[in-house]
Amino acid sequence: MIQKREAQDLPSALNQLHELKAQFQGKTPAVFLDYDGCLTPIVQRPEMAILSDEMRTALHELAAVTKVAVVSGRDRKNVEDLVKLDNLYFAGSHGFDITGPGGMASEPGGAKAALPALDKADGILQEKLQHVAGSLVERKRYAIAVHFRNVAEDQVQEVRKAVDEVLDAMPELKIGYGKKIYELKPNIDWHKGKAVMWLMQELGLNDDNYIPLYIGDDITDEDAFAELQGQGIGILVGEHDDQTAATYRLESVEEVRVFLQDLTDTIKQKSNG
Ligand SMILES: O=P(O)(O)OC[C@H]1O[C@H](O[C@H]2O[C@H](CO)[C@@H](O)[C@H](O)[C@H]2O)[C@H](O)[C@@H](O)[C@@H]1O
Repeated sequence: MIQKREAQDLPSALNQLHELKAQFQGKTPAVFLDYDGCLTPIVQRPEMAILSDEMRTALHELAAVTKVAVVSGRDRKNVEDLVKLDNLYFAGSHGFDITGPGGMASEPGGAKAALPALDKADGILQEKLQHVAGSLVERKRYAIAVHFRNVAEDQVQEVRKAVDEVLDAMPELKIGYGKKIYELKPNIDWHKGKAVMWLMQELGLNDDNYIPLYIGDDITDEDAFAELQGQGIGILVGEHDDQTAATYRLESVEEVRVFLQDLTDTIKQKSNG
């Protein structure tokens, strides 16, 4: 059974570094990272979430010593363009669309059949919401995020109504939640947690040498935290509206960067004997 706790009750990954690393049991962590709210702070609009040079350097150095994947709700190509590193793996649209070094490319969740429904839903939502000031319909290959961060509070219900109307007419799609967004996703049992386990298998990491470690900040990251309970480490950044299946926490994007740098040093020391 999945154990859940309040975010505030989790120990800090930085304050409890020694205890956290003891859980590696001599294995190397394979590192899976969310993008928004984890590698970049949450900002008013998606295109404003720019990766800092310092975080890019931390990711590049970590990927030189272990496997690193960004597992995002964003469109895969979009998050690749934001990160701009070719030694990482990228899982976009919540894990439906995966690429990696050496031309690796796969769509393991089997979402292709949902593309016509996503195209249709995108068109309907663009039209229905064009008069709702501040709303934004963000199309990803295998998901649509309907943003209401910049919508007046008394109009958010209108956004939700439009989303529900589309979903009622399209059984191929289901709703997902995030920070000030409603998401329309393929109605398939696939999520970030399954994408992480798929990558572990595909990259040959399911052995005594590697342990999965996942860092994320949002509701969709809970699928990964739940999947890793008992077989890996989940770290929540900040908090969201619900309890969490993560076992440690970090307070901010800056703490994520410091933690990643420490991981790189730890892995380097281990390989130097
Ligand atoms: O899984 P992630 O990489 O964390 O992606 C989740 C969603 O992130 C983006 O939206 C969120 O970040 C925006 C920029 O900070 C913010 O304005 C928005 O309110 C947040 O929900 C992205 O735009 C979505 O497509 C992702 O699903």
